[in-house]
Order: sequence, then C-alpha cells, then structure tokens
Amino acid sequence: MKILLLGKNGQVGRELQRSLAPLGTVVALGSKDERWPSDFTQPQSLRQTVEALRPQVIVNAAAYTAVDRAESEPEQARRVNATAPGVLAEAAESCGAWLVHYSTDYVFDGSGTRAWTESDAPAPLNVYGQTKLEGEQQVQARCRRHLILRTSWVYGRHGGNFIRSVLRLAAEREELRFVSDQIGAPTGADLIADVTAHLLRSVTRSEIGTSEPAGIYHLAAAGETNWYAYAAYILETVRAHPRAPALRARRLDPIPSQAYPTAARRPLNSRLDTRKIQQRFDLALPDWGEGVRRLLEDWLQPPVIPHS
Ligand SMILES: NC(=O)C1=CN([C@@H]2O[C@H](COP(=O)(O)OP(=O)(O)OC[C@H]3O[C@@H](n4cnc5c(N)ncnc54)[C@H](OP(=O)(O)O)[C@@H]3O)[C@@H](O)[C@H]2O)C=CC1
Ligand SMILES: Cc1cn([C@H]2C[C@H](O)[C@@H](COP(=O)(O)OP(=O)(O)O[C@H]3O[C@@H](C)C(=O)[C@@H](O)[C@H]3O)O2)c(=O)[nH]c1=O
Repeated sequence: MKILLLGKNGQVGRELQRSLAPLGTVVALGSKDERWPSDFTQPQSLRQTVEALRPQVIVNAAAYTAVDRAESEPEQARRVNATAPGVLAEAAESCGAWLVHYSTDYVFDGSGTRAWTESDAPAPLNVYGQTKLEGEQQVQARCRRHLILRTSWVYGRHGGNFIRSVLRLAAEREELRFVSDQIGAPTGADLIADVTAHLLRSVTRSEIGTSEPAGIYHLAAAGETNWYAYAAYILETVRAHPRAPALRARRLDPIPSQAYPTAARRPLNSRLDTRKIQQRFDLALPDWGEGVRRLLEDWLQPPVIPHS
C-alpha cells in the first residue's frame, strides 16, 4: 500500500512516520519538499503531487496551528486549513484513495458542560477553529472515503506545545498563572498516530469501494483537566523526578480566562465524547495523565544507550 503523508515535521506528523511505516510505503513530505509540490499556501499545486504518486491513502497532518496569529492572518490560515485540504480531497477522490484529516475541539463554542459528540453543531469562536471547520466541510464534500479525526490539546516529543511552554516558563519565572476555566483532554501525538494506523488497517481491509466507515470521529485521551491543573501536573511530575532540572517557579495560580487576554477567544468546554471511535473501531483510549507522565519520564532519562 502506498501512503502519502503530508505535514511530516509536525507533532503528529513525526509520530505518523513511525506508526504508518508497517502499513506500506510511506512518502512523507514537509512544507518544503524538493521532489514534490507540498506547500499548502499553493493549494492547487498539491493536485500534481497526488496525481503523480497515486497513493491508496493520504494522511494530512499539515495545518496552520498558530491560534492567536490566525486572527491577523485569516487568509493564510484558510488556504492551509481549508482550501488545501479541499484540493487534497478532490485528488484523493479521483484516485479512489482514503483521506485522513485532523481537526480540533476548537470547532465548538465551548458552551455547556457535556462532552461534544460528532453530531453536535460546531460554532467556532476563533479564526483557527473557523478555518478548521471549513476544512472538514471541504473534505466531507469532495471525498467519500474520508476519516476526519477531531482531537484536542495535542502534545508530542517533537515541536512546540503546552508542556514545553510550561517547562520554559517555570525555568524563567518565579510566579506562573494559568487559566482554570477551560476544560479538555491533553492528547499525545503518539496516541493519535497509533490510532490512525489502527483505523487505516481496518478501513483498507474492508471491501474495495466501500466508504461505509467514513465520517467524523472524536479522538482524545480519556479524562479531563484544565490548563492550570495540567500545568500543575507537569510541574509536580517533573519535581518528583530524581533528575529534575532546576525550576525557578515558586507559585502557580489559577486564573479565569478574562485575566489572560489573548487575540483568539478559546472555548471553555473542550471535552470530546469519544464513544463513537471506541465502539466503531474497538479501541480503548488511555487517561491523559498516563501519556503526559510517560513523555516527561522519557525527556528526563539520561542520554545513554540502555544495556537491556
Ligand atoms: N496542536 C494542537 O494542540 C492540536 C492540533 N490539532 C490538529 O492536529 C493536526 C496536527 O497538528 P500538530 O501536529 O500539532 O501541528 P504542528 O503545528 O506541530 O505541525 C503542523 C505542520 O503543518 C505544516 N504546515 C504548516 N503550514 C504549512 C504549509 N503552508 N504547507 C505545508 N505544510 C505546512 C508544518 O510543516 P513544516 O514543519 O514542514 O513547515 C508543520 O510541521 C492539525 O490538523 C491540527 O489542526 C487538533 C487539536 C489540537
Ligand atoms: C502560556 C500560558 C497560557 N495560558 C493559557 C492560554 C490558553 O487559554 C491556554 C493554552 O494556551 P496555548 O496557547 O498553549 O494553547 P492553544 O494554542 O490554544 O492550544 C490549542 O491549539 C490548537 C492548535 C488546538 O487545536 C487546540 O486543541 C488547543 O490545543 O493556556 C495561561 O493561562 N498562562 C500562560 O502562561
């Protein structure tokens, strides 16, 4: 099976390079590939890449993810998050390929306290969420064999994320403040990549031509937290470790969202109901804290080759 992976250098893309490898031949592209057009700000050029490679599966992990910056660069965000996925979807449809596309909890407005299901109506609060929603709609309209995986609060070994921000700030400052009224589930890029591979094994084994499992699925780690409690968990886990680095932070305080003004509004309730993906693909999703702890322990390992 030939798989085209776009966004190979992102948090999820790096893990997909590992998880997709056993499924077949993976052609993995970053934004500046010398062999194939892969710049999402030039959406039409992507058609050429798909037509030349004719993959059976396309996995799109590329996205414009700078939530605050998107407020002042809406057209750039829209090209990357909506127009380019639409072109990919059309090209995937014309070669009969499956298209995996990722989306976000930020398509919801964060109202209420119930976890969002796939059939709830999206109503994004910010440009990033709006362009990601438009991307979902493009993919749904143009490619029958699509899997849209909405996830939340992604962290990974590679690339910038909240865990790195917390550790950097804790090394620099004595007092930290984090919002405690936005609730969601931090989800590991490794989990997303592993589940993606599991789903692809399942759908590509189904009868040729069927698009029956196609659709939107929520994919997030189990449990929930808020950004303040998440930051506290990161710092406690690091401090309890015998190889903990020196941290200046002495105080960590919870604050309401209004006390932390940002260019983009963020949803208060980002909980995703993941029952559909678990039931449809016979999966169990681990608790968010497990994955965060594992990553921190890996980072704190001495850089030596283990004996066994
Ligand atoms: N990060 C998060 O918290 C969340 C992410 N998601 C979604 O998950 C998916 C993966 O996100 P994540 O791995 O965190 O993203 P990252 O920000 O880590 O990586 C995004 C990748 O997109 C690529 N990209 C950006 N602009 C372009 C462009 N113009 N042309 C081609 N490629 C481009 C970059 O490629 P390069 O490095 O080669 O320039 C980058 O490696 C995305 O769809 C995102 O919306 C959903 C919920 C939460
Ligand atoms: C750095 C910092 C952030 N915060 C708040 C701001 C924000 O509400 C929250 C998280 O901040 P970040 O900017 O790291 O997170 P943000 O970029 O909003 O994360 C989002 O990224 C996109 C791509 C998604 O799809 C979402 O699922 C989500 O993961 O923490 C503080 O309260 N104190 C701080 O010192």
